[in-house]
Amino acid sequence: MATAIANLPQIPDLTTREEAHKGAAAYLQSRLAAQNDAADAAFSIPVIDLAPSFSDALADRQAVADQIRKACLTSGFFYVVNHGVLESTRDGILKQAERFFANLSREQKEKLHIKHGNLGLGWEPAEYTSIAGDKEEKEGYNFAYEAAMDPTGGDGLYRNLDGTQYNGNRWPKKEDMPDFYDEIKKYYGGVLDLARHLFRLFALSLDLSETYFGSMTTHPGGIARLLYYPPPKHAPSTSQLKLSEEQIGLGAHSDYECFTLLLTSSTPGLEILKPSGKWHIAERTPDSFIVNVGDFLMRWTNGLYKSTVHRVVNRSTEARYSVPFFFSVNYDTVVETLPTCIKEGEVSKWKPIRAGEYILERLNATTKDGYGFKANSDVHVKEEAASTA
Ligand SMILES: O=C(O)CCC(=O)C(=O)O
Ligand SMILES: [Fe+2]
Repeated sequence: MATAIANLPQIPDLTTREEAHKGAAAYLQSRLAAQNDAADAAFSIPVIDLAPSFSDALADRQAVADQIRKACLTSGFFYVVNHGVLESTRDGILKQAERFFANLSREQKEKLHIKHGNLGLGWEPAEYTSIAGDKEEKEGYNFAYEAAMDPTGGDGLYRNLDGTQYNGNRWPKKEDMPDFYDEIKKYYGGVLDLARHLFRLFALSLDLSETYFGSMTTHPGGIARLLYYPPPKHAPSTSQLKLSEEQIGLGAHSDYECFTLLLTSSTPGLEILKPSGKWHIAERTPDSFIVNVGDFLMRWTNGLYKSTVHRVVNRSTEARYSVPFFFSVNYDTVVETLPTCIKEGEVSKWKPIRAGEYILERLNATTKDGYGFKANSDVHVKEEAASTA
């Protein structure tokens, strides 16, 4: 089957910016246009019990890794249970999300606005960004790795998306949100531990040594978001495919990083694109995280692991909260095809890319003029005209 994925590498010498903007858009369009009804039969989102993955016996860990591989080859999505992140920690972060959006005044939020920095960190009002050009209802608060939140303490070598050492986080004032940072830190530490554990399983699933990704995740990229999806004025029914403007929470997209760990409140909303082009409404599995492969892992595995398109539509009459955590290798790592994912005679479908540079360009693509959160279009347009003249 010829798809735009197969075509991407044939576009010669794409810059990182071109690949993050045009290449990613072409991939999205190719997935949205797919109509492979037959492949829906193999599409499932399994619930994977992680308990045996904490066993001392390699065979137990490998058995879990094999289940992960199967999911990544098909839907690219799976649930994990018995993952080790405490219920109090998960409830805690969802409470902070509710508190952040309900209790902070517009003025307090404005001070944290993502427009004050170039990394997309802080408060993200609905109208400021769009992941695929739709009008979106979501409101967000984004924060990134800092060594103080890393249970290992980090290695002191953190580099942000733009290559600087500055973490860029914009925290509310302590007096405005007492305990907020402590709750975030507790949650962030929990999902970071889980992400590193999962990465060892991903390595086993790809016939690599279990510690293969260890040295690349010593100061990992990990943006997390608190997301709020208000109940729509006119809630769409589950059978309604065409959505009006105020019904899209977050537009159709694939994630950028290695994989995402998603925690949600009890209100459903995540919809996952099946090979037929129909949307699968993800059920909520109690005490689980939803895990999905991102574009990095897809390119790293030369397309073997699927980075599947998804979107959010709040079809209920209740507010929805979610907390995705996007796990990336250290942003200064160059990602290129894994040795076990390229057979003799095969070529890499993607060129090597530096993680942070690519993710920053994907984030920039969500802003109005595509030039970033702090963008001043006139200046950027002139810069581009000068550089292409
Ligand atoms: O809110 C959700 O359930 C999913 C969010 C998501 O897909 C994202 O932020 O990339
Ligand atoms: Fe996503």
